[in-house]
Amino acid sequence: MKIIFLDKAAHPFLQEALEAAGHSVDIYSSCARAQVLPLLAEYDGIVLRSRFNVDRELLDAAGPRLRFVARWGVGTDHIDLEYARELGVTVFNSPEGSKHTVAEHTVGMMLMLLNHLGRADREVRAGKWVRSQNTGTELQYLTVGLIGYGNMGQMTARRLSGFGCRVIAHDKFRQNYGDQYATQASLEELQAEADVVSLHIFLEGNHNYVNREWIDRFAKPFYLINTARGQVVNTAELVGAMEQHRILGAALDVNEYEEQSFVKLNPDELPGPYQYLRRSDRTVLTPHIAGWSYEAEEGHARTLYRKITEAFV
Ligand SMILES: NC(=O)c1ccc[n+]([C@@H]2O[C@H](COP(=O)([O-])OP(=O)(O)OC[C@H]3O[C@@H](n4cnc5c(N)ncnc54)[C@H](O)[C@@H]3O)[C@@H](O)[C@H]2O)c1
Ligand SMILES: O=C(O)[C@H](O)COP(=O)(O)O
Repeated sequence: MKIIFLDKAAHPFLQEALEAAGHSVDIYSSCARAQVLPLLAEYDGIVLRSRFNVDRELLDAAGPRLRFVARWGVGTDHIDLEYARELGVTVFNSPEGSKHTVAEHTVGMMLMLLNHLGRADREVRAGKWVRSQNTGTELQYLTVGLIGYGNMGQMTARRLSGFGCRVIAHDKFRQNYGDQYATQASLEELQAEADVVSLHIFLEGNHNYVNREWIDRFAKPFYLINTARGQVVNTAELVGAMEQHRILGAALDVNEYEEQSFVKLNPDELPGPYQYLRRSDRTVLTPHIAGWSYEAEEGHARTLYRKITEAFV
């Protein structure tokens, strides 16, 4: 097969293994989309992270030779899955690669929020020695509610099991998913009991999932963690709820204003709610790195190699 990489592979295994198996690999990791589109028709497979949307235009440009799109990573919200299916193009992703690091990042964010680690660090660096206002809250006495109990939710529950907290999970599309790490819960039960809520749902059908009405259905003020997708949370409504202490703190690896070109945006020009998140000492913000670890890159490479070769050899 002839395979084109549209993103730089962060681990060499996939390219090396494909070539060793007799396939050819071309790397176009820095070309603009307009330059790449005319090349696609001569390839059987595309490997990419999220540099380009795999939309109708791109799939049509690739044409009938294309057999697969391998998403190096997890989220497929930038891929027109339905059109790919229609065309008979198989789409692979590799949650096996990053599920451990996402879970660790999630738990890390919880610990940061509950123990004010970000703020305390900033204060000490600024020469302040504030102790009583930085008193922590122990995870072991809390109920953590996971929303979405797929790869990331399940791994997070496992990591939490050592902390002694109660873990409940709500998943809208799964049945009988409770296990030794988390108790299955309805959304209503989770909203009645959770002290910490961590989002692990995909974007499709979940734009604005966290909105003011949803937040107000919680019995107690809670901490929110989002490592899923930024547009799952309505930031303005999150900020409103934080101002009224309905949400005690928020740890966001992803945010609503994030775009593929986020690095090109001027953060100072983003809307007011984003500026609130930047200013608040009750937030922890990371630049969409929950799924990024050295180990995850190798995991993505090995997972995709297995999936591609199982399907096409
Ligand atoms: N921040 C990062 O770096 C990073 C890394 C990897 C994945 N992610 C995100 O995490 C998401 C989850 O990944 P995954 O591999 O666990 O996906 P998954 O498909 O295995 O699990 C998602 C689960 O959410 C459930 N779900 C969907 N909508 C729901 C809703 N409204 N209410 C309750 N449950 C719902 C689904 O039934 C599914 O079981 C990805 O789609 C991606 O957006 C982020
Ligand atoms: O879905 C994922 O794998 C993560 O969100 C990382 O996405 P990226 O590979 O597009 O940075």
